[in-house]
Amino acid sequence: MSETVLQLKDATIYQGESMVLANVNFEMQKGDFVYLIGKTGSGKSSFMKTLYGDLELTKGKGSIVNFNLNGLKEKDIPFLRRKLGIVFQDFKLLPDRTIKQNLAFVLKATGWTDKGKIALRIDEVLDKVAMKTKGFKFPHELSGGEQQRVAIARALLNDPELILADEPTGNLDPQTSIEVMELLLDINKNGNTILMATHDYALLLKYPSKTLKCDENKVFEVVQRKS
Ligand SMILES: Nc1ncnc2c1ncn2[C@@H]1O[C@H](COP(=O)(O)OP(=O)(O)OP(=O)(O)O)[C@@H](O)[C@H]1O
Repeated sequence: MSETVLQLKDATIYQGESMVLANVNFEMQKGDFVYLIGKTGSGKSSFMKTLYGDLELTKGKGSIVNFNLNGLKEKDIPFLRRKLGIVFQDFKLLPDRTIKQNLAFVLKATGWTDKGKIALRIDEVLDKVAMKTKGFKFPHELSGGEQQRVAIARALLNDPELILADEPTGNLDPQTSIEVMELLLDINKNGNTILMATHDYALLLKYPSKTLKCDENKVFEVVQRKS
């Protein structure tokens, strides 16, 4: 039986007073891999921000991983984010700590206290992204692709029900983008649900999947044509 992890009904997304996307209707099921595309300024990041509670949903309905986006309270946002894994273009690793310390920081902030369990979980997620041997390094000692792998490991720490990746390959060269993309697809094959905003059409062509497009304040599904 399919399980809905995200549902938007006639959702309108605003940045301040200005309307970015109108009447969005969209559903994601557990296990899906969905691209969100659209040119610069078309609203991809605003869409993502609404999903992780950074922008308020004031018009239309929305629910994500069993949280109601309507009237979401400030105090609920950390709990929502615990069920989401969020990956950004610029990695957002803490520069003054090693990779393991970065990951431990997140686990401690989300209620983990047992040192043994923390160490084990960190090893598990670093293993998933093939970075187990680099845990002692600082972010600046890693390449962009490696930093993004660590950011993906960080997103996996709390077994998220949905991963939101906003331009995860935006700062990477084409070959590294492919490697990171293959990692995300691997994670998806292992059962994780992923929504990925991108403007990298080469990836879309190479790895076709369900695709949503933001254009002229609307979001619609596009059908990829085989070339
Ligand atoms: N913090 C903000 N305050 C006001 N308007 C904003 C803010 N952030 C974005 N916008 C506006 O909202 C619209 C959508 O921007 P958004 O960043 O969601 O687009 P995007 O598709 O993610 O673009 P990009 O690919 O460049 O990241 C744009 O017109 C932008 O100028």
